[in-house]
Amino acid sequence: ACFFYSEFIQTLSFYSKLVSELHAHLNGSVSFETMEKLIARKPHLNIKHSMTAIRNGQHRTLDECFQVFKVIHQLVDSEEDILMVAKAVIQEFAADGVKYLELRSTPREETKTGLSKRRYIESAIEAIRQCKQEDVDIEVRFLVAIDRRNGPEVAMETVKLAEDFMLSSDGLIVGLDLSGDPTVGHGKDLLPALQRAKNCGLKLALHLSEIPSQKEESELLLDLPPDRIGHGTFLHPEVGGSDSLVDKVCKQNIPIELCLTSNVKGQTVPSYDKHHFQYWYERGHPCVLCTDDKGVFCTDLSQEYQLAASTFGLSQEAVWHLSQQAIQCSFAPEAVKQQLEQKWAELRPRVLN
Ligand SMILES: CC(C)=CCNc1ncnc2c1ncn2[C@@H]1O[C@H](COP(=O)(O)O)[C@@H](O)[C@H]1O
Ligand SMILES: [Zn+2]
Repeated sequence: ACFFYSEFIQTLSFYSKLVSELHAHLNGSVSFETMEKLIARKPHLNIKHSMTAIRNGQHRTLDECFQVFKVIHQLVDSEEDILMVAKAVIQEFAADGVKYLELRSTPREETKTGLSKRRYIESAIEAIRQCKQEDVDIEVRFLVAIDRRNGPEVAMETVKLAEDFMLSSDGLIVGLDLSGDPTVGHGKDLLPALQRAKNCGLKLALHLSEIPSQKEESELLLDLPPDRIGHGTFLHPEVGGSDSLVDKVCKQNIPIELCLTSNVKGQTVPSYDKHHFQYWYERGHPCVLCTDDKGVFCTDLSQEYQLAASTFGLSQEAVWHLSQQAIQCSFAPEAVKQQLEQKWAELRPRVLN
């Protein structure tokens, strides 16, 4: 069939309205509107919006990006803030057509927030519950995040907390994330905590090889193995990774979460057409498009799908397949995956001709 490009984009935006988001950091996902509210609530901090978001065409070094999170954390530091921010983020993803969302966030030290880590997680869970009560059309699950900067003891403490919640949150907490500034700390120190999490049934989504020269760490982490990889930007030999790393990922069939805008704006990838999506997609490896930090990077998930489609010339069929594949990569229980598959199947004839 032959159709005009504008028609293509129209159709595309229609069916990219049926997507799953698997890699979204809560505090990186705060929208412009919510940020305005937070800034107005805390005028004494003297924070300007330009300090919390990286607009189109702008780039920052990785280090500068992590400074942005410090600013946002000053704005989001109470139970009330977390509840408000989490509800808004869930509603925004739903409005963008996300039907299944895995949100992740790092409970911070009580000394920094006046809020215990337990209350932090409870506030996020409360937001998920309230959205469900208000019939927001989206399934949400939560991953507790470990900031690698804080070392092995804090990591272990976080795992124990996540374990408790896994048993008491009606299945809302499904796993663990490892994130934070990749230049700080070493993954090998965190192996006991991650291993423990895995043994008790928490799923692992680990940021891996986000920067070059983490080969040794990635080898170790891939032997766990994780259930999903975040970024994996420097795993393949063409960018300084290795065949051994690629083999481990492929043999264990570990899905990769790919965040185009985040990587280009954070300058770990030089341009969209050089994004490693291409490498993994061509091999038929499970790839999931994600936003990472939709607030900080001024994007949303349908925009990421459009970007991938236009950059790599993906057909409608291919975009549909990508969006459907994400369901099986999620940490949702089988019953939820089946419901999502059914939703996709029902809409398919209306979208693809
Ligand atoms: C700098 C850059 C290009 C960011 C994108 N890549 C990232 N890499 C590693 N950790 C991240 C990234 N984006 C967000 N995070 C983690 O998520 C936190 C913010 O969300 P939250 O407070 O956990 O709710 C950050 O402090 C950081 O620990
Ligand atoms: Zn991330």
